[in-house]
Amino acid sequence: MIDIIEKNWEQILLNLKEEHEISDISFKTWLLPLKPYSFKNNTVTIIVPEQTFLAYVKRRYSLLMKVAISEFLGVECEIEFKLEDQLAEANLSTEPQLIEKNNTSVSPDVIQSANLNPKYTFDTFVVGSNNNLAHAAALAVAESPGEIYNPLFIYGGVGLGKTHLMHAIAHFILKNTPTSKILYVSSETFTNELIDAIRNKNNITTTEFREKYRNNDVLLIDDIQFIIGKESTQEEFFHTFNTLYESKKQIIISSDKPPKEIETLEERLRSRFEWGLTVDIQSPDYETRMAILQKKEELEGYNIDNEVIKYIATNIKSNIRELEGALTKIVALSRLNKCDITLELAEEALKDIISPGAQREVTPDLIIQVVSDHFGLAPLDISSQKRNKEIVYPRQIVMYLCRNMTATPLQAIGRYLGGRDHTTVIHGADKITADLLKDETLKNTIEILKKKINPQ
Ligand SMILES: Nc1ncnc2c1ncn2[C@@H]1O[C@H](COP(=O)(O)OP(=O)(O)OP(=O)(O)O)[C@@H](O)[C@H]1O
Repeated sequence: MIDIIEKNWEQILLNLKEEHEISDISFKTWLLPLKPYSFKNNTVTIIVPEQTFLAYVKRRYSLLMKVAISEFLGVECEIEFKLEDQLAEANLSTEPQLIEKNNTSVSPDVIQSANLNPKYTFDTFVVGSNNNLAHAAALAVAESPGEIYNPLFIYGGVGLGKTHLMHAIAHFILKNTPTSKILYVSSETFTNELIDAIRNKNNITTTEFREKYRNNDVLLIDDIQFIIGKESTQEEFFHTFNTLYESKKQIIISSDKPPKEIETLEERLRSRFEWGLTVDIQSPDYETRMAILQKKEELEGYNIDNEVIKYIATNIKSNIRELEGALTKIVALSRLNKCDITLELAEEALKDIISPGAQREVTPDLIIQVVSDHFGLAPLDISSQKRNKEIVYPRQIVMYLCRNMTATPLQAIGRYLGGRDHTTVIHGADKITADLLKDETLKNTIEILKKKINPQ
């Protein structure tokens, strides 16, 4: 009987996918890696390749699989899932064709009010050996919010995809349940709004603050390390966490370190963070870097010689934000100079970033990249001639940070910022210095930006 199952495995999986409208991403992550191993006493043993998700696959797919196989064989059978290393290797290859289904789109208003970046979805996230566990955990949470891994704690170094993955979970949930109440915030926003509420600034009261954060089906808090050390914020977050957790609402947290390594985290919060699942994202290997660059190329509609892509992937290793920034810079330079993208152009464009053996240097480019990311702008907006408030303020922050964190001369800072005069740079930086004396939330933002730019 196992022969028949093996031979028709692809079809069984596809039937199951279609019948239950399982998305491509769930299909690829959970079902494709499964392999039938044996059939004894009416029980089909199926191999699951990954320990962390054995319980999840059992819980979510046992019944569906049992029905699919029983229907296919015409006999009622039981299912058991086992880990690969508990059994001999099953030599099966399954590469079913994927079928695109279930493409309901969520309204841009909903996406905006949840604070989500429309580009950060599972579809645009490249899965590699550095992030496959985090990706699978994120998908499990997206499929069963509040049920299985609560909280989900994602940690990893700067610019490795934590925010992207968090947004992907939120998009997935909204697509399946458009009425879900979802809120994504950075811990900086949480802190700043709490400060405002306590001071009753901007007409927010503490009751409204609590309402906003506790009345959600899914709350995502990014970069939790930044609320650490602020007692009142930890206290408030502790209560927010409890309220959500007790009503089985999903909490997703990201940080640069695992809970046990965050020194100033109160014990009661640390233990709560460890109630669910903690997963990490590492730096991408060469293949993943190549795949990310190729994905970006495809999404942006670029057509770049593979040698150039290889050059970037070989030389920029630790941070995906920098990897993407390098590609953007090369494209911008070729457009500006109206020339082709060649290896020579890439070498010229990246010479400041790629200095062999050098520490990660703080450059105006890096500052522009981090600040624009932080404010949800494109780096080109910062150096553009646009004068709207949403851009002018981050641009002045860039001026301030360039003056404080680099030795770049004022004229050169002006050039990085679209050919501005050095007096404009002085004015911008001075404005931020003056505001810092009276604006606590700005102080907080600058502190966070500095840590993002220079994590040591
Ligand atoms: N696996 C991936 N596939 C495609 N793009 C990725 C991937 N990982 C990261 N990126 C891209 O890299 C950039 C930085 O990612 P992101 O902001 O999610 O990092 P982060 O870990 O949250 O950083 P930070 O610690 O600064 O908050 C984003 O543009 C994101 O889309």
